[in-house]
Amino acid sequence: MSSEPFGARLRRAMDTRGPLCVGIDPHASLLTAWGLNDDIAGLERFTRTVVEALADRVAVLKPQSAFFERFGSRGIAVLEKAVEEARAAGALVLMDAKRGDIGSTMGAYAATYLEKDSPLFSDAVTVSPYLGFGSLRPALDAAVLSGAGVFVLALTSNPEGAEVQRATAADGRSLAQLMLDHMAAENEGMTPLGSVGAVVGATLGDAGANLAINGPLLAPGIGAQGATPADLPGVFGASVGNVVPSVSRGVLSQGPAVAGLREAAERLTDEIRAAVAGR
Ligand SMILES: O=C(O)c1cc(=O)[nH]c(=O)n1[C@@H]1O[C@H](COP(=O)(O)O)[C@@H](O)[C@H]1O
Repeated sequence: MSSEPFGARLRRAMDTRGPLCVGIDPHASLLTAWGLNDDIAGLERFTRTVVEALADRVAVLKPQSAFFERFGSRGIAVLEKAVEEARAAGALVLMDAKRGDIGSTMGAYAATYLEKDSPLFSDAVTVSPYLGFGSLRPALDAAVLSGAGVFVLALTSNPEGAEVQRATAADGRSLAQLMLDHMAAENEGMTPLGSVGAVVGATLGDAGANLAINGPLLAPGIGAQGATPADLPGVFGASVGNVVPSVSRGVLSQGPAVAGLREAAERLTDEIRAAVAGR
């Protein structure tokens, strides 16, 4: 039996909980600021607190795998538990792993994050298409089978991204637009929303690209990287209703109190809803 597609599940979560995604990025500096040690116990406590505070109210939680991988297998065990608990509390989990490799290796990444019996199975995963969009095929196919999503880097929030992503492809389109057009083809005919998302930074000012991919648009960059919810309509234009703004440090810095984390997420959700509605 096939699962309900990710795009449909995400649309519902965005409509009921609001579109905010909170990133779980246990930076060493945040552990210290929370009065925790930069060790496995600190990581475990930090992660548990964020999940407890937010998994029952935000649409998406996005653990950044690198911050867990740096502790080795014990860090991965914390990550596995967080994914399970966050999903059980009703959040969609977007694993931020930004994987990208030749197709045969991409198959192993797909088995890791997108096959239902895997310990790290997540609702969606971030991937890089800059080995060629076709290299992502094993992940795209696995996601269809398991009802999961794939978020593909298009125009990243960091200033260095432009030299690659704005470069001109052989047919005259920018590389980012080429990737966005591939995503649109994957999502064609899907309602209410396709399951292949694009990552487009909220920091860009104006995306300068056609973002009508009939899929979600993950927008990191609000808070620590300088963007605000008010920037979203300018960056995303007519596609702003499909934007999932993602904030990590801007929320996490308000811990360790559960109330502080919840207030930060609620305030951002209100600001995002107002910006999207054009108020
Ligand atoms: O895929 C991402 O989430 C991502 C893409 C991008 O273009 N820029 C970007 O900052 N991110 C991630 O989003 C998070 C941003 O964190 P803050 O700047 O603390 O909100 C980090 O986990 C980044 O790895």
